[in-house]
Amino acid sequence: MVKICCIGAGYVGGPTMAVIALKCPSIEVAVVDISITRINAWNSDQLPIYEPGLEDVVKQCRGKNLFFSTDVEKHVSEADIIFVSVNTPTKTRGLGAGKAADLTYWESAARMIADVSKSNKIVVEKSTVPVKTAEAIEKILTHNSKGINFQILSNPEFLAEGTAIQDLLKPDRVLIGGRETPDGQKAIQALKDVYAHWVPEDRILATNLWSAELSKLAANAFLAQRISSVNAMSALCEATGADVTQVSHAVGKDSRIGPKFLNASVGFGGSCFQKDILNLVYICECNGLPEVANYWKQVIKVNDYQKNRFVNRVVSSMFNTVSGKKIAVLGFAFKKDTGDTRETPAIDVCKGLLGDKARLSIYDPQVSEEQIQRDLSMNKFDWDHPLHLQPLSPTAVKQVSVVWDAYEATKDAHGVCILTEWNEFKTLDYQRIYDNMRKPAFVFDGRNIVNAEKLREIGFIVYSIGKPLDPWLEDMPAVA
Ligand SMILES: NC(=O)C1=CN([C@@H]2O[C@H](COP(=O)(O)OP(=O)(O)OC[C@H]3O[C@@H](n4cnc5c(N)ncnc54)[C@H](O)[C@@H]3O)[C@@H](O)[C@H]2O)C=CC1
Ligand SMILES: O=C(O)[C@H]1O[C@H](OP(=O)(O)OP(=O)(O)OC[C@H]2O[C@@H](n3ccc(=O)[nH]c3=O)[C@H](O)[C@@H]2O)[C@H](O)[C@@H](O)[C@@H]1O
Repeated sequence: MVKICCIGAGYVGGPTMAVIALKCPSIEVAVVDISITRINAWNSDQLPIYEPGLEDVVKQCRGKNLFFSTDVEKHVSEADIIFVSVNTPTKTRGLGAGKAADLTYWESAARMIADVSKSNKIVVEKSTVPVKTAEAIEKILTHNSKGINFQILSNPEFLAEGTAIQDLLKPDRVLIGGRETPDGQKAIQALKDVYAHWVPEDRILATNLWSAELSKLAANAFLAQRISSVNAMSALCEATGADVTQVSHAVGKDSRIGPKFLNASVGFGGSCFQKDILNLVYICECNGLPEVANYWKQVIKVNDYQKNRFVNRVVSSMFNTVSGKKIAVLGFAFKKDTGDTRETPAIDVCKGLLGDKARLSIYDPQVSEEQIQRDLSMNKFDWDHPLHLQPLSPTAVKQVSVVWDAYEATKDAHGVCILTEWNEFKTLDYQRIYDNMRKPAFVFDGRNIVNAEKLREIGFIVYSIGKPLDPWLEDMPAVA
């Protein structure tokens, strides 16, 4: 029986290995992590991450050919194929701080693999890493190899949170990079054989190591760039009376452009887009390509601009001050169908509103109060001005309450900000919400999910990203 071990039981390691176990009953899969809490949760009825369909897959395989364990060394030493799916966040101090990927966790995993291995292994980079990481890993492993043969493969993951199971079951492609030596090609084939259990052969792409590593960063940069492009257009739409939904639709009908990923929003979030673009920027700078670095940096700058623009719009619409006013925030996760708040635009928007002394009442169906308070009290690393941003003052944090119902959040509020596109926000009883709010009652739709015309008929003043302005807002000062 082939044995797989995955180091890192997070958003990628957990779902990816659960699907491998489901589709490959002949393979034993162990997912290991240093976090006891995470592993306990994976072994319980309350999984550590919320992901539609995940619970069902885990329940089918757990205890049969899928195991979650903190005994990292045992499972690593027994495995034939080791996936490394540890976190690779942006460095916050030292060389490359604010841009480069922090490979501390990766390096410590690699050293541990070298220490405990007694047989030949295929080591698979699942984490997103800078180009040429495989070379560094190879050096760590071979310098400590005691005669063991290690083959390094790059097999980046393209799943998106909220649709992870579907993405894993029907991937657009599986990418495997490896050495162009006979041993490297054999390793690629061994990993291909795993995916071939359910992925059509023409969707499994084999490349060299560096192409696979760079393709992952490139894919995220291209995706984020589409959102910044459409968000930049949304500002122009508001200034000209065009409607960004119509523009996206018309542009996306061109088969060379395509319709997906063109939804204007309050800004993209999530643990990877910003981190991976910063990483790309750093690699470009290190390779003497400042023009290329600046090109990609702009994608993040437009995203920051979009979040600021939203906050400015809220404040300027409400007579240029939100001081002491209650603002309901609907949605805190970085997108719907996940409880993940990493780099969510809600953090920046809430901090902006708190900076103007608003009182916030936040509701998200999947994010706990503890998580929201933690996110809002954390200091954000500003990659342009590392020393400029201070953590929120304790008084500002006290201006935040977290509630478990959209009606409770909006009661007596002066305004509502929709920051995550949860389906339930589309079908709320907005008449009831309006009746219980202060007047004039504002809705700022950061996801374009409500029917603005219907809400206006109720009496709301509605701002939708990139849409012709509410006549009421046209008279308000312009937003930079
Ligand atoms: N979250 C996502 O949707 C996607 C993430 N990625 C990439 O996958 C990688 C992992 O991301 P996530 O799963 O979101 O991270 P995560 O933070 O949810 O999970 C990483 C896990 O690794 C564990 N870990 C760290 N060092 C360890 C060690 N030495 N031994 C054992 N366990 C260790 C941590 O305790 C943690 O549970 C990152 O490189 C990320 O860029 C790629 C595609 C999608
Ligand atoms: O490397 C990663 O971590 C992953 O990053 C993204 O996945 P994810 O961040 O989970 O979610 P997305 O659906 O890409 O959404 C990212 C952000 O963009 C926003 N978005 C997305 C699409 C859109 O049209 N408009 C828009 O504002 C979302 O609301 C969200 O805040 C990529 O889609 C995955 O392919 C990749 O594997």
